[in-house]
Amino acid sequence: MGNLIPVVVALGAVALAYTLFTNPLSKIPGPLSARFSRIWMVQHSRAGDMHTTMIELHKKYGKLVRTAPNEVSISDPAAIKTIYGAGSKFRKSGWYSVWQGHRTFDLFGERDEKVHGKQRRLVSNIYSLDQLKKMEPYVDSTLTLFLERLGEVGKKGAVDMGKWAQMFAFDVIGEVTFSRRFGFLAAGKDDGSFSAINSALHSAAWIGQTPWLYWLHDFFMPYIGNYLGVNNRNGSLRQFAARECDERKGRGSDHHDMLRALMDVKEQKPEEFDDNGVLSMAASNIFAGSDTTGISIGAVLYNLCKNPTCKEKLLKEIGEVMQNEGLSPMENIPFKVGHAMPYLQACIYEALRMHPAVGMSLPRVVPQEGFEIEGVFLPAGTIIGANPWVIHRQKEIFGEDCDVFRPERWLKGDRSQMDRNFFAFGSGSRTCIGRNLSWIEMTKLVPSLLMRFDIELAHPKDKPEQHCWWFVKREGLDMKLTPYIQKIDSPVLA
Ligand code: HEM
Repeated sequence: MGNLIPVVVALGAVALAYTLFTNPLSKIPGPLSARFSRIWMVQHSRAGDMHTTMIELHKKYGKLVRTAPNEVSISDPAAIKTIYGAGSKFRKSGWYSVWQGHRTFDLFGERDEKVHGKQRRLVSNIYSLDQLKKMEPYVDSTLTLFLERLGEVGKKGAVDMGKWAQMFAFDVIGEVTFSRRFGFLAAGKDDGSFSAINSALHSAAWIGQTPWLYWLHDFFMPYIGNYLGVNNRNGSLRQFAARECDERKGRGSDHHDMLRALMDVKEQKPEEFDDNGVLSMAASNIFAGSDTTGISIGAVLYNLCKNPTCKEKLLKEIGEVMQNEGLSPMENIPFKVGHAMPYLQACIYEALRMHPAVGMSLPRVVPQEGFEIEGVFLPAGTIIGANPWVIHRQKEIFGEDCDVFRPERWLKGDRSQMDRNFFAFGSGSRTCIGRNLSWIEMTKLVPSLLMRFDIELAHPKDKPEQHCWWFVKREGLDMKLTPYIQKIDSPVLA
């Protein structure tokens, strides 16, 4: 035993010397502990502060930050095209395997670009703007219920807008996908799914940093149970999706919802798209499309409340549009009308720039030939990624005042650079497939809500708490709602 100690010490010294001096990543600055193990990543992913921590680290160290022995975070917008652009050879890292699990059809988690490309082509038309515009009546019916319910609960006191926006987004997804809401708005609460999803997100965020742990846990799960909680995403909402798919198989449908469109693809291409594919897409609508949209709606409303001048400007635009279009405050704004409102659109872009729903790096693997960036050669297999929160705070792209909410930046001058680097929905071949749906929802909800109610933060001096477990959620977004009908000085009714 005594003879082993010097051997272990010597091996340790060699490993340390390699990590500190010879490893090609040793030139890249970053937190000291991140050079030796992935514990730094695990700690911050668990703590839920990755979005703000990475902004600070890039301010301190520059365009490259080493976040683990073989992982680098980048803030260089020029590299985004190479890493994420169409035809990129940088595939998704093992982090995503934790989300994919054993599913063979999983657009978000699939790491083989060829398989992904084939699968995405099967369904992409369903998510095109032209197809999704046909879903507007489904969004409208849920929006009408949302506004009615806010009128009722708003009378009793402050409304947790983060939670109500989340319930709206879930019910819309239920309606457009299955022609059936989850019933959260009607009940004024969820069925326990939100905390199950939160716990799945929390565990996946950090376990994804050590995927081997997930697969070990997966192997032992029949004996130890779902100890890490990652698979909680297979809870009541996935069962809801599975039940709806099963029922639909039996009876078909005259509803032109997304499930019907997915089943049409299955009928046309049964070899490539089977029942698993249908369920996977229907369930991913729920998991990828609800929290994200709820968070983004919350971000628009929060920033408008925090910046009353912007809110007034938007109200003026809404008032003019209502007059020109002959709309009553009791109607919902049609998407076509909202889409043509420049200030509204600028407010949505700016809120998603300030608060992108995803707050962690979108990790990719350096391909066989390696990758040179900022004079450093990254060997094949290095994990590299950009965090939307970091990219959106780049002064050379978004301006010196990029820490401030200023929708006007999207309206004046050439915005092509900002558009190219708008990273809230990712980029390239793996960009968000549901972006159009969430844009329809936001474009309709924000002005329709502001036409009916004056909104204010209930506790303007408090900073709402945020935690980043992949998604960055704001807690306690309490707002006071005053129906305009009670206000004689309403800017929209003036
Ligand atoms: C404001 C709302 C939304 C935001 C901010 C958002 C954000 C994102 C981001 C950042 C990605 C890229 C992830 C990566 O590269 O790792 C992504 C992918 C994805 N999103 Fe969204 N999303 C939103 C709404 C939706 C909706 C409404 C749906 C479905 C109805 C959806 C379904 C998906 C799917 C399936 C993927 C994987 C796409 C692929 O790899 O081919 N998302 N989303």
